Amino acid sequence: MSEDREVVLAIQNVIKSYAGHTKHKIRTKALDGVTFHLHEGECVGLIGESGSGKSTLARCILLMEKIDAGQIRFQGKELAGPGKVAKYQALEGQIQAVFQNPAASLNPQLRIIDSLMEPLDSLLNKTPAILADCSHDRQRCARRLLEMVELPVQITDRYPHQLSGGQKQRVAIARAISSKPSLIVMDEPTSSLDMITQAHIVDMLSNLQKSIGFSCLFISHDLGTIQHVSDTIMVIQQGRIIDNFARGELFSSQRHAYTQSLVHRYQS
Ligand SMILES: Nc1ncnc2c1ncn2[C@@H]1O[C@H](COP(=O)(O)OP(=O)(O)OP(=O)(O)O)[C@@H](O)[C@H]1O
Repeated sequence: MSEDREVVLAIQNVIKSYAGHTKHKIRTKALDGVTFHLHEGECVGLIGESGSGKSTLARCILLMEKIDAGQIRFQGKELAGPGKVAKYQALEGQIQAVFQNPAASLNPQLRIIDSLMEPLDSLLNKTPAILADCSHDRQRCARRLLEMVELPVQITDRYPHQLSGGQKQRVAIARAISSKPSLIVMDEPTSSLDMITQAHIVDMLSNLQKSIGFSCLFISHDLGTIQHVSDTIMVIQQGRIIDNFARGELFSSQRHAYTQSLVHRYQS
């Protein structure tokens, strides 16, 4: 089905290595020829063991790291190639991110309204359609965004330390959706939260993804979460995508042996 939709993100044979710290200076190949397409409105889940390259891939897409070889294209335009990287600001909020630690992604000195409105403040007059009817009223935009992530509107004047971990992550999600991005990269967005908060936030993310229609790369260790939010699931091992399938096929006996070992560990 996704094959009929427009390709939003095209990752072609991406290689990324890091300098080694051992005496032999052997480089770590964090990404070793990663290739995949992410389509409009699609959520692709990425699973793999610790150190398999998940966050490196996220950082390369978010232009926080340069790639050594290959190409990253976004909406048909080259974002990154060897020694070449676009300016994140030039994307005008079209690629956003939600990270594992919400405390680290909110500036402790800023009131919630100011953190929340950062992307929109930098977009100046380009108010996205989801906020079109409150474009000239900053307070109203902030309240609308807070409602979308099911937070009480009274928190606009609070500081991050006055919020729970789950509330902070909801603010980070509200900020990410504020510019109506085409793509959100979510790197373990619920891992730092307790089980009940995780379940609420995963449900909310899944609903927002469908209602707003952004594409999503969702990274998680938790196979249950991945199965809940993703249309397609990719498995990464030592920097290579070794399995790629529709979400209903995660527990199939046809899966790659490595995927089956991850499933087995998850179930035991
Ligand atoms: N800045 C860096 N310098 C050197 N090596 C790095 C750096 N960042 C990542 N690596 C290495 O690259 C490999 C992939 O790391 P990465 O953080 O992408 O894995 P991951 O799958 O996200 O792991 P986790 O699930 O634990 O977050 C690892 O071997 C890691 O040690």
